[in-house]
Amino acid sequence: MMRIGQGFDVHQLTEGRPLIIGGIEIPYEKGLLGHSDADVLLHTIADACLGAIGEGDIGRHFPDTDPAFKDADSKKLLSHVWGLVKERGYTLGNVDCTIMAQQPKMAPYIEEMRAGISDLLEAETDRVNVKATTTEKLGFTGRGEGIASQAVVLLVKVEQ
Ligand SMILES: Nc1ccn([C@@H]2O[C@H](COP(=O)(O)O)[C@@H](O)[C@H]2O)c(=O)n1
Ligand SMILES: C[C@@]1(CO)OP(=O)(O)OP(=O)(O)OC[C@H]1O
Repeated sequence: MMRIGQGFDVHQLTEGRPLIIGGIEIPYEKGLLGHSDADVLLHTIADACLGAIGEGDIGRHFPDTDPAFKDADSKKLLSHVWGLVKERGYTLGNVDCTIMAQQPKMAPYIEEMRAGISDLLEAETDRVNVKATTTEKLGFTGRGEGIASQAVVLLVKVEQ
């Protein structure tokens, strides 16, 4: 049996914050604003996993009113979500993600992101794909006001 889920997230770019995407700190003049470390990519993957198992979203599991999640490392949040997926007897089929950012260039960091995400999801690297696109200077991402991300995940039931 298979289950599919999708995730979408947006965070605002602001000065005075580190830019953390896919578990990696990317050198840039601005970073993403959020209650946690605002890792927009890991948030979309966590939401896609939660969607696939019918468990709502990360806001429900990690409320942004809870001081425990202030500046939280999103790798830990995704790892917790992955624990829920495993409890239900699923493993990763594959995950495919798109980061929408006018700047900076994600290409130099994509392979490191894939490696980190595949570690967190306990899967081979080729089951994880990360893409990036500008939005051709259009919209809030194109104006550099924020970064958006989306992900689709396929989970496969482990045979007993
Ligand atoms: N922040 C970004 C955006 C894009 N890329 C890479 O550039 C390619 C072309 O971008 P388009 O917006 O014209 O699709 C894209 O396919 C990515 O490989 C990037 O590295 N970082
Ligand atoms: C991750 C959480 C919790 O720290 O906060 P943010 O970093 O603000 O992220 P968001 O994607 O807005 O929603 C989930 C939150 O509850």
